[in-house]
Amino acid sequence: MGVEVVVEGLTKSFGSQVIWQDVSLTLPPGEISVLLGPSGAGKSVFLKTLAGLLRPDRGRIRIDGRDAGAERRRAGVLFQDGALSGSLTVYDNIALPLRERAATPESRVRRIVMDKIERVGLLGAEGKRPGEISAALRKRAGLARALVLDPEVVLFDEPDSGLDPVPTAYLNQLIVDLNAETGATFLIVTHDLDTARTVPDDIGLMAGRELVMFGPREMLLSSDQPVVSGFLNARGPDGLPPIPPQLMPTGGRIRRTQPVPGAWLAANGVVPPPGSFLDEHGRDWRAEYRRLLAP
Ligand SMILES: Nc1ncnc2c1ncn2[C@@H]1O[C@H](COP(=O)(O)OP(=O)(O)OP(=O)(O)O)[C@@H](O)[C@H]1O
Repeated sequence: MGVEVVVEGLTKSFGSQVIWQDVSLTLPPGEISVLLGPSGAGKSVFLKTLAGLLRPDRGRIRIDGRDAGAERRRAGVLFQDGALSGSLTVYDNIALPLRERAATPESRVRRIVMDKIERVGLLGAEGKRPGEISAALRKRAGLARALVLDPEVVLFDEPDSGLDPVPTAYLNQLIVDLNAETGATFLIVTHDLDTARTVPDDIGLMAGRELVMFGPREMLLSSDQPVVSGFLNARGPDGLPPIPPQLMPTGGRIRRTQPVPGAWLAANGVVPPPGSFLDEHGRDWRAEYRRLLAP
């Protein structure tokens, strides 16, 4: 199950350059949060600080009520470039965190790794090296590795970077499904507004060295706070058309009962891969979509 991540008064600088200061937020357990912001705002630095890879100047991070230092192993990270070793196969890359743990028998490693490989849609690619598969599959391999120790917190650094809109939409659907399955707490750093509109429960915006806002998705997306609306409106349509207004969430915790990404794929004429038609209640989102569009 997911755990609560509480950040209090976090400040980070490199030398005399303050990246952000006095950042406080709570990632609700088991939910998906997105951190938006312009390039260079410090989103990746924030994620790496949460992951324990960078040390903050001030402030504290608590995971499930305990100091993050001791809880670091409970977080899995999908790095922007996947951070895969080019000389290892996909299988061995994913197995790495398990093998680093003392005394995991190979039969158990195999069972866990093949389960994750299947779960992220990589069956058949396990013997290949990262250079032999597409960027989208490398992301999936990085995701499988982030999940291999069954973390309670999963941090995604720009999962959409370097991907076209269609693979991004598939990956977003997978992220939503995995969140529902694992119940882990997810934080996604991105500047992709389509991801922000469709995937999370909560959104934060980082800009001008601070966290401008953090809260329920609809609150941020409809905010008239000048920095927020300025950021949202500065982005024109890039790639696929915007999500039709009737598919936009109407409030509350939408994601698990309202399969928006699937409907969005259908709206754009994309046939999702097998197995992704049903939401967690077993409803076929395509029927839902047709109903929504019915005259
Ligand atoms: N290890 C580091 N040492 C010094 N400066 C760094 C380091 N890592 C990041 N920075 C600086 O911190 C600032 C924020 O970088 P960061 O990568 O977090 O931005 P971002 O919001 O994730 O941007 P993007 O969306 O383009 O990835 C940048 O000015 C970057 O140069």
